[in-house]
Amino acid sequence: MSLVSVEDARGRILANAETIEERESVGLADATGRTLAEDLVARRSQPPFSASAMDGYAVRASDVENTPVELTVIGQAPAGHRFEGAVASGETVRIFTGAPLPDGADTIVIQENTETLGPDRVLISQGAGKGVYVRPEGLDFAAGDVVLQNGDILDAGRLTVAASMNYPSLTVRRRPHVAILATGDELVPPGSDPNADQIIASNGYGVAAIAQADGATSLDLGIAVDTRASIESAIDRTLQGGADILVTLGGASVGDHDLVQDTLVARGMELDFWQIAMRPGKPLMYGRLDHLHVLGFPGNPVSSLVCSHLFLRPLIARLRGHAAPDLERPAVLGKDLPANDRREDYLRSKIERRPDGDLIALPFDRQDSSMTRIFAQSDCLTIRAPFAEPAKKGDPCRVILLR
Ligand SMILES: Nc1nc2c(c(=O)[nH]1)N[C@H]1C(S)=C(S)[C@@H](COP(=O)(O)OP(=O)(O)OC[C@H]3O[C@@H](n4cnc5c(N)ncnc54)[C@H](O)[C@@H]3O)O[C@H]1N2
Ligand code: MOO
Repeated sequence: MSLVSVEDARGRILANAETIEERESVGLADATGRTLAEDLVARRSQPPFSASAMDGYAVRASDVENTPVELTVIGQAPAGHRFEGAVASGETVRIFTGAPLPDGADTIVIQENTETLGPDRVLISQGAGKGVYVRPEGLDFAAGDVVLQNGDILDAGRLTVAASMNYPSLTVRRRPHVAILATGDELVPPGSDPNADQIIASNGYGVAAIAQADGATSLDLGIAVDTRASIESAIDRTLQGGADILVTLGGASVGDHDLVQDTLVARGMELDFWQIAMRPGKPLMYGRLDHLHVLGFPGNPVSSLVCSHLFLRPLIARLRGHAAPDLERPAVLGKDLPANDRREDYLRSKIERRPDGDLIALPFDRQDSSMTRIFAQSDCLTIRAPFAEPAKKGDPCRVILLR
């Protein structure tokens, strides 16, 4: 049986994935990580006036060419309070950082280079060239400048500049919505009192965390038992809930109780592919049900988490209009590895950083796809190509960073 390669699988998932163009308005405090859906034009200049960059005295540079020199202090200008008069020759205004430069003055002498002689007299001990410590109006940006672009992801710097441009809220793209359905008669939610044959459903929490960290929302559809009716009811809820992506967990393999694919196809899903040359994650399924992208992940917890990194994350990025996150890094094997078979292997591994900066990948000895504890201890996945030859400690390799 031929299995789809990891690269082909990703290509097919992304082939028809369109950027979500719907927009919404969010307050700045809730906009972290969102994608700007408009060019952002400065509504004012910053600073909106020529401003002092230091605490000191606003002077005329020509008055302080030869120092020491005494000047008359005619007033003061704290931040937020402009001095209303003008500075004439022989005069100065006591000024503080952020205050508007008074008319007539063109330079700031920092207070460390002055000595107070009386309530209205100051000695300038060291002069300053014209314009020193003056921030000209519009130094940061000028009204009308296009400072941020449609498609920018809102991070600390971009949120700060948006606030300075006087935007209390921003128009952003709607987040992709990911609905997550666990399937299996054996599953009960965390905190339950399971019977002797049951286990705790865990995968969905990790998949949701991965989706949320990449800017999607997640909707927990709960647990469907292994009947068509139960899975159908969850599909109905997904379609009503307006999800963009449905992730199913489990029921993806070849067993008599693996009903997810058949039920989805009976409901109109167009199956794109099923089963890929990958370990863990072989039974991966992908299809479209109207606008919905359906990712059928294997039930083994590690398989579904690895599939989330390799397939869900690029799909979310594409729906957000971004490039897929580039998580692969060059590393060096910290131990010998045997030859690989036809499935591309993603080995749960620790990472050590050598003093020269090289990353050393140390795959765990046991790689069973049910082992959540080892996944939780892993820093990366070490990639082994299909049919890779035996590898030696010290050989170069590629890893996907998990944290
Ligand atoms: N004859 C074959 N059997 C299997 C094959 C195969 O090719 N031929 N593939 C194996 C591989 S590889 C995987 S991976 C699994 C995937 O099977 P399913 O996707 O059908 O998953 P389930 O059987 O439903 O569950 C597998 C395992 O994971 C546990 N599980 C399921 N859901 C959850 C959850 N939400 N939280 C925690 N644990 C979960 C479930 O109890 C099972 O132990 O198939 C192999 N079989
Ligand atoms: O592909 Mo399964 O995910 O090896 O355990």
